[in-house]
Amino acid sequence: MGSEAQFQLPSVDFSNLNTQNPDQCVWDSAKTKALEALQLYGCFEASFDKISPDLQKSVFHELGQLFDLPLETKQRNSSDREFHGYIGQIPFMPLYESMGIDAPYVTEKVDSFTNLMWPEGNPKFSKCIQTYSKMLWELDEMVKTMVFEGLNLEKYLKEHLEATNYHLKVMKYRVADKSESTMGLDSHADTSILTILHQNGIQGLEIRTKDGDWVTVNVSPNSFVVMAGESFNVLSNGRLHAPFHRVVMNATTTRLSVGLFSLPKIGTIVKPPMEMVDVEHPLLFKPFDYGEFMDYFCMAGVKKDTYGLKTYCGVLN
Ligand SMILES: O=C(O)CCC(=O)C(=O)O
Ligand SMILES: [Fe+2]
Repeated sequence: MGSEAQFQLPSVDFSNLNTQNPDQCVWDSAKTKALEALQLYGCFEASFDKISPDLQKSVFHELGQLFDLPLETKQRNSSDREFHGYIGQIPFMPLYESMGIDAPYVTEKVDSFTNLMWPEGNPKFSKCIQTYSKMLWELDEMVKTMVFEGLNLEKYLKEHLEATNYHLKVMKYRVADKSESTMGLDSHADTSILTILHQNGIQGLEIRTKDGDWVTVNVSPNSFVVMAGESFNVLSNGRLHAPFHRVVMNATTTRLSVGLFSLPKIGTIVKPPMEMVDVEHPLLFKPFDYGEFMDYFCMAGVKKDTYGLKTYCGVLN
């Protein structure tokens, strides 16, 4: 299937919402839209004016500077967790580079990343990334609150949020040479609970619909893409869809993007609440630990276009 099809993701406005005392009517309508989109497409577009266009501009300006650092410097971003440190110079994915920061709303965490990159310090970078991440985190919690309410799982929300870790991944896709493939990042589904993606205005994200068609996601300026990962698919016992997606670089300028990934804390067992299981929705997954799953994922690898978690803990395997 081609990726030319005109396609527009549903869009949800979070601008005047908060979890404390929302306008109930506006909240409920956003909730319905968000949940429906996550069930149907596994993602939607979010507008959230708390992250102002100026802040977005600063974020991508700072990220441009970061990726312009020498390779040896960027490689100082190491991690004992797979996929959380510097990734790049991969022969089958030559356009792609990424770096990661755990708990990116914590000053010390961002400061220590910043000091690795700029030993002389770079308070502007640190402040900008931390402020931005805090707001993305707020958006993540609003979406999860809506999903838990919508699925009548409110009583599990607090416990769920406390059992979540956050990781910020910053990415760069360079323009492909004439002789190179334009595939920036190959097809995959995220293993996260939720991923919030943001780009510097350069398109490239494609998702595979449930019908199997690849469609380009034309993200509106100043908007975010909120996407369910496989862990949310497990938690909801299959109700939320975790879409396969990829990045194709037809653009003629560098694409920068950011993803805030929420991940189950290692050592907590993830399983759907009993309310998610009934005659019409038989249990689809065995309980799993994210750390053990990641060990398996890294050892065994996952075949293209298959779901890692489904393979690992799907009941029907
Ligand atoms: O760059 C993007 O927009 C997508 C990145 C992505 O899918 C990922 O890091 O898992
Ligand atoms: Fe992804």
